Amino acid sequence: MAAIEIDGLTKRYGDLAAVSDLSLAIESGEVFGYLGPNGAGKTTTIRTLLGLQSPTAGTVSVLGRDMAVESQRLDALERIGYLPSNPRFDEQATGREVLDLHESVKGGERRAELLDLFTPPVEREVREYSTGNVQKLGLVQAFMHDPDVVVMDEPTAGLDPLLQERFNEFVRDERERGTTMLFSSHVLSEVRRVCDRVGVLREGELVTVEDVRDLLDRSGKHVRVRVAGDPPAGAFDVAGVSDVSRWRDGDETAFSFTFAGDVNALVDAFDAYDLRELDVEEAPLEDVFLTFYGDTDA
Ligand SMILES: Nc1ncnc2c1ncn2[C@@H]1O[C@H](COP(=O)(O)OP(=O)(O)OP(=O)(O)O)[C@@H](O)[C@H]1O
Repeated sequence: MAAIEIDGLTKRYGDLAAVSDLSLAIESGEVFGYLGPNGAGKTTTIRTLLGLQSPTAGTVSVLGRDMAVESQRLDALERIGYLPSNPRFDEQATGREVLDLHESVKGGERRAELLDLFTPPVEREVREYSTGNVQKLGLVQAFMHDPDVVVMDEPTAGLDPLLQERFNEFVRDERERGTTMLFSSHVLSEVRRVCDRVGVLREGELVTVEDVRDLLDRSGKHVRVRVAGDPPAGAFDVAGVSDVSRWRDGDETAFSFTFAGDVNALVDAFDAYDLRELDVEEAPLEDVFLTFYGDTDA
């Protein structure tokens, strides 16, 4: 059984269809990245799927509970963690009081462990918190009752790079525990590190759902190689090479290209030259997603 099942979900605001006829199943234990540029409909999907606003059409079930039926929804929510975008807490309360309240409603068996990890300043009042500290408190409350499903809306917004990396590691560990996670992002490079699959949303429509691995395989590698002498422009012209640039660098020649072919063929081509430097890295997901986003700013 899928942990989250969305079927024909549409949410309209007046004339605007923020989400149109969206169907998606997220398997138990899966980490799913929900990608789209600003205004694509990510938050609308998330809020509607949690029953925080009612759909115009379609159904959502989480952990087998129909989220349109209040008793089933409440039952499901006990086992769901939620980190909204720009989480808001009682400004007058301390972080500790916020978490105490959450614990009294949903439980808090993992509170201490999560506080060690994300370290929000719990003795201070929330109104003194920086954006990053609010986000840290939000992460603790989202996971502290040990939910089976966690839905996060732009969870790394406001976190510094060190904390983003800590969050990534945490998500990988959570995945090992079998927690199902859906999180939205418009930072494409972050999803590759932690997600199994990604869904790409554009103007309220799901353009594609893909395995991250397939996406990366299809996008190929960026190769930079520097060799002695002056080989011709077609020196590494094997199947799968594209976007070749070549420039002279003293008595050496540098090439850069994208490669999505058989790596053995490329190694054979290298064999004919005296390599001085070789650099191979994943092509940025941004390149891949341009196909879906066209010329938007995503
Ligand atoms: N309450 C509302 N009333 C009217 N329009 C809304 C409302 N909430 C969202 N919208 C519109 O619906 C569309 C989708 O918005 P949504 O917030 O879901 O996008 P998003 O992908 O989460 O964007 P972002 O990355 O900027 O958070 C946008 O055009 C937005 O202006």
